[in-house]
Amino acid sequence: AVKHRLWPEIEKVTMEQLHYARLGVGGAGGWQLFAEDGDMRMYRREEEADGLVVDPLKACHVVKGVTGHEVCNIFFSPEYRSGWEATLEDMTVVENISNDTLIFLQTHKRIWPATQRDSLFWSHIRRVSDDQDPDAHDLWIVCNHSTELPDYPANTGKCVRLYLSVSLVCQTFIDPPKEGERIKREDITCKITYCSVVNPGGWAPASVLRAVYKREYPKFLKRFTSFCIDQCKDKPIVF
Ligand SMILES: O=S(=O)(CCO)c1ccc(-c2ccc(C3CCCC3)c([C@@H]3C[C@@H]3c3ccccn3)c2)cc1
Repeated sequence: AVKHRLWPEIEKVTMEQLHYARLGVGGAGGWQLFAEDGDMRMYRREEEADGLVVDPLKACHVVKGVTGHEVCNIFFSPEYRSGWEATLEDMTVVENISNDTLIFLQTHKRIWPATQRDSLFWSHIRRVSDDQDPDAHDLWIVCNHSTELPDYPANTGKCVRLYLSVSLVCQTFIDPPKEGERIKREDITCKITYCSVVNPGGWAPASVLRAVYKREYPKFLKRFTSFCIDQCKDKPIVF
């Protein structure tokens, strides 16, 4: 099948995001822990791009009872989004590139005193076999990366267009069940790494943005992972 015009970018960004997600948060990377809740650790780096706060964020979480495939599938699929994305006012799939790649147009709820934002991004889901450790379980990744489309120009309506590059990388670990027993959900653990760089687009006060990030990101990841557990708990396991 002929590859889509965006395919080279999707391939490049997805692999870069996978590499970036695997980098640790220790050492001289400048990551500072800013939120902790149970097994969830959230780190950020304070960075500005032409006076705008674009603090990279990296969150590491460990969730029992769901697989990386199930978690990435929920994060990717439009039909689940209203169930876990509390900051969404509107969401449209504007292009169906393939069964693993969509383009979303989203309007985010206004967060006072910042102007309301919208985002236009491609979203790609992929299973990655771990080349370094073949008997480790597969990784799943979803990448959301801002893009431009002539039919949806930025900053023409009431919203300021924000630019994002986000990845959700999940790895599944299975405690071997007793001889001859089937794997149960309590034998499954999913290690989640969520990375995001959000450029808010138009001006927003640094202090306000940092306060929004500090408040919203922990809520966002907890709400998302709880939704995944609820969605999957009574369903057959999808590896
Ligand atoms: O992971 S995703 O791809 C899931 C698809 O929806 C994604 C997550 C978050 C955003 C996002 C959009 C707007 C804003 C701000 C910027 C100025 C005023 C609103 C924020 C700030 C960081 C705070 C925030 C963090 C988490 C959740 C909501 N709010 C984040 C976009 C996409």
